[in-house]
Amino acid sequence: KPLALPGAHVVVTGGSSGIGKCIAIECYKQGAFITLVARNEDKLLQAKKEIEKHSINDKQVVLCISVDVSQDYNQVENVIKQAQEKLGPVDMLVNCAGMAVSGKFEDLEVSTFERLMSINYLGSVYPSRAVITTMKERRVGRIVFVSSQAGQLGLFGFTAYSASKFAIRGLAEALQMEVKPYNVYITVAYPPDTDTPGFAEENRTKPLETRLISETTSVCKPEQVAKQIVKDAIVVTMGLFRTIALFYLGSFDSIVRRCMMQREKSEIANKTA
Ligand SMILES: NC(=O)C1=CN([C@@H]2O[C@H](COP(=O)(O)OP(=O)(O)OC[C@H]3O[C@@H](n4cnc5c(N)ncnc54)[C@H](OP(=O)(O)O)[C@@H]3O)[C@@H](O)[C@H]2O)C=CC1
Ligand SMILES: CCCCCCCCCCCCCCCC(=O)[C@@H](N)CO
Repeated sequence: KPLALPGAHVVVTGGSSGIGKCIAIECYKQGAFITLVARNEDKLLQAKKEIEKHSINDKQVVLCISVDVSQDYNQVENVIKQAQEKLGPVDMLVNCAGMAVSGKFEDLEVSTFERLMSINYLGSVYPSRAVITTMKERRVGRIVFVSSQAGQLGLFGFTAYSASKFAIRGLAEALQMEVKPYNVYITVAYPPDTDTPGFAEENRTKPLETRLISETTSVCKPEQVAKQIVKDAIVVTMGLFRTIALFYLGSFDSIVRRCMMQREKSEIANKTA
């Protein structure tokens, strides 16, 4: 049941920096082929070089693709197609491209709400939408969403950011119910503050309250966060809340399975008729 990473094709959006880069390194160390997706080409090439130092055999490849995952769905679909032509169907997609902006509600530009929703939410929808059909057909696949602790708790200064990270959770849970009968598994990570270039950037404009709240917990290393995310994606286990919801979800899953079998039966009937 665990996904075998050796030889697998892993796509990491936001793979040129911070947590995403560490996730790519972690998968590469376990024998995966990697596609890095981000906008800046220099950062992509830098990351590729760094990742390649960790190779475990001479067949492994790191492919770089420069695209904005939040702008145009067709563009995202095209680059995923290119990646699949070069490295085969995607076994695991990690949606890690994202950013944080903090500030009091009335101080944040309205455009910031749109931008964070685009990058953090739609930027996870588009790549996932581009890989899901093939994953369902192959009955193989993992999709990882990187939310945040601020995607479980609404915190001072994060009105725009928290909303975009809560949205990811709704998407992930609904999608999991759809794709479970096809052996595709969805996981969501809720990392705490992590020492990355993105975190340093975010700290330049953090309100005092947000900083004090943030300082009640310690800052994690990206390598450590990445390791946990990859582990959770390979061996999917259940959190406390989902255990409580198990009864409901189980009965909903059987509805989904029943419908799938009905639909397949009628498709066969149509073909033979
Ligand atoms: N660091 C932290 O404290 C925490 C981070 N997170 C989440 O983890 C994820 C990664 O964060 P972190 O490692 O700190 O971030 P970084 O800023 O270090 O890295 C972000 C990566 O995403 C890419 N990216 C950003 N926007 C786009 C876009 N529109 N299209 C394609 N690629 C894009 C960047 O490359 P480029 O700019 O070249 O496109 C870069 O590779 C984010 O979703 C963040 O919200 C969650 C909890 C805590
Ligand atoms: C069961 C619930 C656990 C309770 C933990 C309480 C933690 C409060 C402090 C959280 C600080 C904010 C984290 C946001 C990180 C983030 O996403 C940005 N750094 C992105 O760059």
